[in-house]
Amino acid sequence: MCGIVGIVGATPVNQSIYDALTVLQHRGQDAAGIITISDDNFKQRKANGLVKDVFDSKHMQRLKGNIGIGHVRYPTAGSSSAAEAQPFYVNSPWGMALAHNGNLTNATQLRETVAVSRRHINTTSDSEVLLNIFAAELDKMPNSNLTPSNIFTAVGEVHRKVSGAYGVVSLVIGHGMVAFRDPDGIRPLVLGSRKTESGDMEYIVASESVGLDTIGFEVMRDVEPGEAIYITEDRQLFTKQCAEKTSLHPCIFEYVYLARPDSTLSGISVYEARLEMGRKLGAKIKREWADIEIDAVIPIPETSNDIALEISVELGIPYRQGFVKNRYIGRTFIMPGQTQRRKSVRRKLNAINAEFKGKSVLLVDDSIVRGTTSEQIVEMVRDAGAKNVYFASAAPQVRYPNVYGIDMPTADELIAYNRTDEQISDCIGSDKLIFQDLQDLKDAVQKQNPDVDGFECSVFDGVYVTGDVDQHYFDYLASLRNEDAKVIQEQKEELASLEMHNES
Ligand SMILES: O=P(O)(O)OC[C@H]1O[C@H](OP(=O)(O)OP(=O)(O)O)[C@H](O)[C@@H]1O
Ligand SMILES: NC(=O)CC[C@H](N)C(=O)O
Ligand SMILES: [Mg+2]
Repeated sequence: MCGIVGIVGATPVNQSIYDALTVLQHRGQDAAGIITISDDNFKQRKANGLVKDVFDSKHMQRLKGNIGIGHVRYPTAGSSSAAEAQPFYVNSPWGMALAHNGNLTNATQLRETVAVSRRHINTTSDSEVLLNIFAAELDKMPNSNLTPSNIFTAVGEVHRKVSGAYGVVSLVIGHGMVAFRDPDGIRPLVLGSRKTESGDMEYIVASESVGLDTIGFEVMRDVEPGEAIYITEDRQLFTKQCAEKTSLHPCIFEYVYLARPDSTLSGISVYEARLEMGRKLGAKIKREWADIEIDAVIPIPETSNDIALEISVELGIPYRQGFVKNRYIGRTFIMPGQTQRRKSVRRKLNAINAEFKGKSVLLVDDSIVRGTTSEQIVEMVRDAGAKNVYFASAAPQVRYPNVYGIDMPTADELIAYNRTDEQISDCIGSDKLIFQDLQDLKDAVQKQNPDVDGFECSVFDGVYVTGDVDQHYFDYLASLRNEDAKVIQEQKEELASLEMHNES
């Protein structure tokens, strides 16, 4: 779940892309990048780090042009080396750049086909593979000047060849911006527009609606699964459904944790969905824990705040803010490597002793994945003198790997894998633990949009909507992505990294 944005404007887009990336920062903290087109050339700046650290004013000045794309990265394939920061670009045909949110499930096979078409891939990133597949398809088009129809045909071929999850924004020099979304609509993508003071229309495509409204764009609609959006450099908008078969199966984890609460994705407000998760879980606690006395409902900041509030209302028990969050530490779950994640929980959250001393508390989190947060929080709360520590998770047990853009490729790193609820509770040190039921979670999210065909819930039920994920693939991922291999690979790649045309 990276954050992507692309803008075709009537005036320079550098600042708007930068601003959009700052509000999409929660989707990726590892690296950031922007590519613009100026005088039929790319201007690029990308590096590891947060948006505010990657772009100095000198970079911003050089990122000229009225059309550009940006990316904030949370690595889920390849390594977290600077060479794999996005957007990627290729010189041919025309000069193309691409930023990708998601993860491909057939990147390894695709690499071979790319090699056959005599294109070179420089990194281990699946997104660079995706760019080359798209570039190879555009290269097959007969006209020296691409038509919208050529572009849509190429996107159709990409859909046929590529499997997995992808929200994409891309640039073709001399032509415009092309955006498209995977045929199952797993990753989100939103289209918007704004009118300049002189009456010119400008267009934007971004991962979340919050990337639009905070910079003065209005949401037009979601990009449909399989659909492509082409906006020419002179801001003509073309759209077409390019996939043969589509369904809308948004990733349910976007609503649980990934997206910002002030976003609306696939017609569903993330905030409203979280409130409903709280109501459903509150009702379950009421049913199943009728004999348990709780003095306060306490969220584990920040994502679970809204959920805990509704649980407190449902139970008629006070909501208390028992933790102070250090606003200068990012999200721990999307940090690379377990050591960093573990260290960051303590630095990020601190208990207010008065809220815990001698009390029976219900701690609420949106999810328990590796248990990194919950284990340390329960310990902290006990140290603060809590009498009883109960724990509620607004998501069900996470027992299966994710292959669509969340970095959890192996089951054995998940605390719920092969464990009963009692065993999980023992591991995190709580007195009692309760999980949301999957059906309740689905109902909570679907409530606002009954037209959704279903949700991509694989981390909870092991059902992978693209249909090409099996044990063989998991074994392959495990061999590729165990933590040690990752560190070694990163070191190697850092040495070999080519920072081509980067504005340093
Ligand atoms: O079981 P774990 O592996 O620890 O993962 C789950 C935790 O990680 C996330 O918090 P995070 O700190 O990333 O972000 P937040 O501030 O948005 O809650 C999530 O909200 C849970 O608290
Ligand atoms: N989380 C994402 O969307 C990651 C995109 C891409 N797979 C990468 O690792 O860079
Ligand atoms: Mg959290």
